[in-house]
Amino acid sequence: MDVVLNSTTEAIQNSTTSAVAGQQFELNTTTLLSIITNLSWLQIAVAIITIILSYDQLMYQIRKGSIAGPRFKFWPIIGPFLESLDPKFEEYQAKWASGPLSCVSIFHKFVVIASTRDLARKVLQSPSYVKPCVVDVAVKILRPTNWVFLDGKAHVDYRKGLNGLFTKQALSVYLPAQEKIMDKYLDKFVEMTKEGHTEFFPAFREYMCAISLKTFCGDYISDDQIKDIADKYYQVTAALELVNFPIIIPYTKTWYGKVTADMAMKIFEGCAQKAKDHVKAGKEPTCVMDAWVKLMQDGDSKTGRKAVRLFSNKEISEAVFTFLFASQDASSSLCCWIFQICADRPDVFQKIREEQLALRNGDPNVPLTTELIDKMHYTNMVVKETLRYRPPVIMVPYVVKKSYPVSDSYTVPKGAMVIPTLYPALHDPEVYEQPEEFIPERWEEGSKASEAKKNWLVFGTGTHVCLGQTYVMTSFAALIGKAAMLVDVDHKVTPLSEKIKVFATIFPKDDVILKFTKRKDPSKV
Ligand code: HEM
Repeated sequence: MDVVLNSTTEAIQNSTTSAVAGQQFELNTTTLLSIITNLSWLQIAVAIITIILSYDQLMYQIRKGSIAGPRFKFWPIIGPFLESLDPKFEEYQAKWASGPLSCVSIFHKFVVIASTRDLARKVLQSPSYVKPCVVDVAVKILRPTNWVFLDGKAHVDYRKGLNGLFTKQALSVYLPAQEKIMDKYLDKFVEMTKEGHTEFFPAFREYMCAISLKTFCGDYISDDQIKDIADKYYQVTAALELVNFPIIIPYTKTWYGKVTADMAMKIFEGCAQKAKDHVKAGKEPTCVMDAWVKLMQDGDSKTGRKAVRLFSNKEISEAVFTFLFASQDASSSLCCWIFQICADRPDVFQKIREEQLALRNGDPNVPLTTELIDKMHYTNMVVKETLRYRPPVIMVPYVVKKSYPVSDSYTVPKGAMVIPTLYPALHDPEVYEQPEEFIPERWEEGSKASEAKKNWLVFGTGTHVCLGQTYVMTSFAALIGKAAMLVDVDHKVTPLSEKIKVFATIFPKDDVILKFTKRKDPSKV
């Protein structure tokens, strides 16, 4: 490197002796060329690497400005890439604690993390500056024509056409089919653990996939197709992790993800046609696809929204795949935590059971309705507290469309990623006393927690707020309520049970080791 610097200095000194500007330029160029041609390949390589490294460090310093973050990029260029391949919850927590705004730079990507409630809300509610960040490969897997990539007015307009699919009224249509799946899987969980405890992470993921697909596609999807998608869906999650190779190379993670997504969308296309035939025949909707086709055809009498064109089977299949994609990981996370929490707290499970039987006058076979679920006061508080205590989505990555003055003293540069974090707001001791304790009663009406609407960021906020939030609350109150009446759940606690694993969303690190036993008399509390 010294050789390079010395020859460059020499060249500069030589060039200043020339009197005429034009001649000087010519001389400089000639000298520079002669220096370069006299350099060895090694010297050129060292010079290029030095320039790239200096540029990377300099850009990091400029973008970082005054916010928290490492003084220098310790690992040049790649930054903390290796750590991000195996993200640790404790490292995220340390980052959030380091300042309201903090940063990292991975390869040349600059990432700003907004950790306070107000900054997180501000980012989520600034659609003119930011839009949801999708990894490059997501466009290939979910397809470029997919509605999730719409922005601004186009997104808002499309969303309006979907909102009607997940209202309470719509959910009441899907409940009978959902209840069958709940019964089937509770039996399956008992059967699976006849011989003893087992890890439930895969079983809960399968259950969530099955219930979502039955809700979205009704009887148009077969059990074998559900099983096929459920078995392979984790490949889509792995392919769409934030840090992944952007080019799809055969037999890599992203390739397997795309193969699974294509297979699922092909199945959904067939289901969409069956839904169209069903609605055309004048029959009542039974699943999301039916309800959507009917909305496209007839419009929404409740909101006054007019009929739009009938979307193609391919368009419907792509959108339904995004429902699965948005719901699968977060719902599986909630499922793991709620069963672990209830098994560890028999008093909580017992109270749910008492409420469920009281509401059904002691008859556990009374079918689910949305009115019944609305009355499940304590059970609903348990679902809400589980979501606060272990929020499945801890951060939502957004990308900055134009320079974004996120605070008085800091502007996020265009092209950077900005990540609002949801977890700190949900563990804020100002609002939730003893935030690390699981206390369903904190959600009683009029309480500090129930009034602090701004802290409730479990489902995000703003134009991209979760489409399925009512669906989540309703279907989980229904599930844990039925489970309390029909089964006993025993949790094998390990040192890792309360440790958090990050795999897109969060899970107990030991994968939840449970045993389900059928209750002898479900009508008894
Ligand atoms: C426990 C379960 C769930 C959690 C915690 C959750 C959370 C979230 C969060 C945090 C966002 C981002 C919001 C934002 O950017 O402000 C989101 C978006 C979304 N969620 Fe959920 N979600 C869950 C389940 C579901 C389900 C079951 C569905 C579908 C039926 C769904 C559909 C969506 C969709 C479509 C979006 C994107 C909306 C848009 O871009 O307009 N989610 N969800």
